[in-house]
Amino acid sequence: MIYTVTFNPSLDYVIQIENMELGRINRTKKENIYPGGKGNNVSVILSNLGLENRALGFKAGFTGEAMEEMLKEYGCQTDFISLPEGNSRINVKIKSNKESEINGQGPEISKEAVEQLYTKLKSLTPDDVLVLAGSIPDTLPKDVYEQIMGCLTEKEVRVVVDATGELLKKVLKYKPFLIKPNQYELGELFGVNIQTEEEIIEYAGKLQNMGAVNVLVSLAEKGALLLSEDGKIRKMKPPKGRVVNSVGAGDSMVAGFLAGYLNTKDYEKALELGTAAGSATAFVSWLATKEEIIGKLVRPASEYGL
Ligand SMILES: Nc1ncnc2c1ncn2[C@@H]1O[C@H](COP(=O)(O)OP(=O)(O)OP(=O)(O)O)[C@@H](O)[C@H]1O
Ligand SMILES: O=P(O)(O)OC[C@@]1(O)O[C@H](CO)[C@@H](O)[C@@H]1O
Repeated sequence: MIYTVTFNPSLDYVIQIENMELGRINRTKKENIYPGGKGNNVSVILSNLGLENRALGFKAGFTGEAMEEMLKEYGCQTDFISLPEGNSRINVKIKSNKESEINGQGPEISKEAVEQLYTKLKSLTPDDVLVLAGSIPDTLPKDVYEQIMGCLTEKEVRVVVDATGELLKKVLKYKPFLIKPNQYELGELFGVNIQTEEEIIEYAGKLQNMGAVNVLVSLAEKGALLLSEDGKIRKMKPPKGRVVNSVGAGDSMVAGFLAGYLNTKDYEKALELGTAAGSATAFVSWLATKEEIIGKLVRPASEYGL
């Protein structure tokens, strides 16, 4: 089973505004509400691709209930811990002349609630995969992903971490199966501004030396670069298309890569499916469907176990 954990999930309120102007009443042309948060998005894409998964994390209030119900409608299994106060956040995604986002703070998560999550994770086995994705609320310590991985070392669960800064750096010693920084996040980890392919390879290599088994660097319209455990460096250009929405492209890439790897055990195909899923999402209004992802693949879908 694949488990995703989203500490601070959301409802994503996606609105289209013709010419957004600050300091004015702006009226939308279109609006939609989706279940959001990085782990949840990974779950939705995994479900779209036919992989069984369970979304874990914390929910609060009516927004939390709606978020969980929507995830179920997408075919995800869910097992969120209910928080006694507050509401899961509503993140606003504005599509106008530019894309802008307003992400909420989210409810407070107590130590007891985090303990409840640990208890759930203790039942994982080496056959399971755990995806830790997204930011954590300010009220939690920056080592919470590290603590989770520390508890799981004996279990030999494969763990995917899609996070930034200290949250990511601190887990490397536990040898995460996959990490997926984007170009900016990779530079941020080392306090440098990465420009060239040589620099991407150099710094992704440092992350491998620090413990990451596979490092997938997403490069938006330039595709992605993978340093895999077999010592190979692979590059993948994205398919051509018009970008409609970049929210969730990175999460789709993580899910596509995981699906490709679990279905084929082939890193080349994992990278291809990851890139196809990322781009397919970027080219449509929200997370891509299986058909939309298949439409971006370089080989027949059956070669990826789809
Ligand atoms: N403009 C684009 N054109 C084509 N493909 C894209 C574009 N933007 C994103 N993608 C696809 O999605 C993948 C992930 O995108 P990106 O590098 O922007 O991840 P990210 O920064 O984690 O994204 P986000 O945080 O917005 O979800 C890319 O590797 C690529 O395959
Ligand atoms: O505030 P975080 O946890 O960094 O990001 C949350 C978020 O922006 O990430 C997803 C897209 O990747 C959205 O569904 C969600 O609203």
